[in-house]
Amino acid sequence: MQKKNQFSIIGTGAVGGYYGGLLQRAGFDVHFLVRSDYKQIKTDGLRVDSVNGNFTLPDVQAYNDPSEMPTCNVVIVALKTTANAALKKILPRVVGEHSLVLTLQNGLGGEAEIADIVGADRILAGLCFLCSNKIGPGHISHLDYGMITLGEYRADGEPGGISSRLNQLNKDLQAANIPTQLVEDLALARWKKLVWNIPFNGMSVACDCLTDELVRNPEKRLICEKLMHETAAASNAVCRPIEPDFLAKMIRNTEKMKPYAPSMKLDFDRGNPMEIEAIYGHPIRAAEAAGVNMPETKKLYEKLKKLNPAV
Ligand SMILES: NC(=O)C1=CN([C@@H]2O[C@H](COP(=O)(O)OP(=O)(O)OC[C@H]3O[C@@H](n4cnc5c(N)ncnc54)[C@H](OP(=O)(O)O)[C@@H]3O)[C@@H](O)[C@H]2O)C=CC1
Ligand SMILES: CC(C)(CO)C(=O)C(=O)O
Repeated sequence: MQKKNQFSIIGTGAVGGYYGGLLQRAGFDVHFLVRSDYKQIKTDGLRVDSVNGNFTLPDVQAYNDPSEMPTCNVVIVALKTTANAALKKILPRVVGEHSLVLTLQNGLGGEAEIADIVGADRILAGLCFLCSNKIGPGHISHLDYGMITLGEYRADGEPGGISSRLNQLNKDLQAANIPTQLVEDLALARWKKLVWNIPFNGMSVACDCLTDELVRNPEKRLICEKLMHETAAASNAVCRPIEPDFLAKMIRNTEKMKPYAPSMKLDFDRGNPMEIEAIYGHPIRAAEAAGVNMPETKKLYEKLKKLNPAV
């Protein structure tokens, strides 16, 4: 029988705490790297309030020093991209010869940063369609959704296909009740997610509103649609085309969503740094390198940089 994968969670926040918690609940051996709430989690464990049912894990294997963590088969990166400078110290201590690294971060550029530290051939990515927040020390609130779209990373941006290691990881996540889907073309999946994140994350901050207002108000909706079209054109140039009806589908889905504060709006409202480079800077630069300008996106990028709290 195949040995069960062992997981380390780098960043026990909304995403790492939620998915890591589900993996531990399902019986996997999970090791959590924790920062500000280390003492609390060491003593009281993790609490997850979830639309799918609340649970607590009174005993979790928590660490505040990565060099004390075991090298696990799967290392899950769940820091905000704004904290990625820390990965240079963390990853060499937790990634072993045979470890895979699964990054669950938003936006573009994260895999390349990780590849510079641990090599490209061990990297998988998961795009999370999840609404989760860390609301207190060791306390996660999962509000909605949860699907992870999983793919193989390739440094040349070509489709990585569905490998056996991706299938194995998929089985483990599903065994933990995590909904997943596999994609052959991770780069295209990232651009498709940006078709939503580029308009709605930044516009919710710039206009200080939730998603419902962005699709209801004709002027704001028009800007969102322009941003979506620019993102699709960039995908076409940098990567591969996005099917034509996808943009309209994203608008329709957003119309049906409960009024929602995207992660960037939550960060802004809390005075935390926003993931502006991952969601705007990298895509704009990738598009420019492929000969495509994103003028509306650039305008929003410049506005967001001014609004970003000094760190
Ligand atoms: N939340 C969501 O629903 C979704 C999030 N995402 C993406 O997932 C990624 C993670 O976001 P999210 O979980 O929301 O962010 P959170 O801020 O909730 O979690 C990040 C965690 O990383 C910890 N951390 C930061 N630096 C270090 C460090 N040097 N050592 C150890 N721990 C550290 C933070 O610790 P501390 O608690 O001390 O600050 C925090 O708990 C982002 O890229 C985000 O865009 C994508 C889709 C949905
Ligand atoms: C898709 C969504 C809205 C939640 O997963 C997101 O990516 C975000 O809030 O940044």
